[in-house]
Amino acid sequence: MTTRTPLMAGNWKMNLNHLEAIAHTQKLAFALADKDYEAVEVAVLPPFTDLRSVQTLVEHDKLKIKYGAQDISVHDGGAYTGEISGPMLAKLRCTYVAIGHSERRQYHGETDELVNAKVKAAFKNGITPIMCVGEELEVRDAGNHVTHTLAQVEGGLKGIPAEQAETIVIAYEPVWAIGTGKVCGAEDAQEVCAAIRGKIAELYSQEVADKVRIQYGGSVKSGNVAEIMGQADIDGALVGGASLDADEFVKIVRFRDQ
Ligand SMILES: O=C(CO)COP(=O)(O)O
Repeated sequence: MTTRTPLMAGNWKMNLNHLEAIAHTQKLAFALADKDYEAVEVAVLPPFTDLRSVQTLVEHDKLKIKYGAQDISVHDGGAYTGEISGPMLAKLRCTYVAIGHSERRQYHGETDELVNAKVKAAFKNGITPIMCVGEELEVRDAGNHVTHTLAQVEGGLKGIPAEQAETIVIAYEPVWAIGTGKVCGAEDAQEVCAAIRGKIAELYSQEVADKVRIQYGGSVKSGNVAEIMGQADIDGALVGGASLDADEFVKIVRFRDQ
C-alpha cells in the first residue's frame, strides 16, 4: 500500500483580488511551519488575475505553498476570447488546475467530454489536474450517487494513460454539500471515495489506484476535517469558503491537531 501525502487545497472561487491574494498568501505562509509541509501538501487555487502575484510571492520568498488555477482551456492558443491556456498556466508554474468543478458543470455546461479534454490539456502542459466529480441532491436521494460519480470519473479519464492517471487528483464534491454547510457524513464520503479508487483499479490497476489522491470537498471546516481525513480513501480536502479565512485554513491543514 502506497502512502499518499494528503493534499489540502483552497479553492478561492471568485474571491480575493490580487492585492488580497498577496496578503492572504502571506498570512498562510507566516502561520505554516516546516512540519506542516512535511505532513501535508498545501495548495491554493486563486482566480486567474491573482496567479502572477501569487507566483511572484511564492518564488521570491521561497514559500512551500503550491498554487494552481481553477480552469484551463482545451486549446493551447488562438482566437478563444476569455480563455486561459495550458501554456500560459505552465509559464506561471502552476502545479495544479481544478477541472470540472460542479460550478463549471452547472453554470457553464461543462460535460464529461469537455472535462476529459481539459484533463488532457493539463497533462500536455505538465500541470496536475484536480478533477472534480460528485452528484446533485436528486441523484443521491435516488440512491444513484456511486454510479453517477463513477461515470464522471470514467468519462474524465478516457484515453488518459496509466503514467498520467496515477498522478491525477480526484475531488469528490457532492453538489448538495458545497457551500451549504451540509457536510457529507464521513462514512458516506468514504463510500464514494472507495468506489472511485475501485473504478481506477478496474480501469488501470490496483497499483495506479493506490497512488491516486482522492479529496473530499463540500463544507469542510476545522471542526469536521479530522473525521473526514480519518477515512481510508480520503487523501485531502478541496476547501471552498473556509479557505478564505487564513486561520481556519491553517487549522484544516493541521487536521491531526483537531
Ligand atoms: O466547492 C468546493 C471546493 O471546490 C467546496 O466549497 P465549500 O467548502 O464552500 O462548501
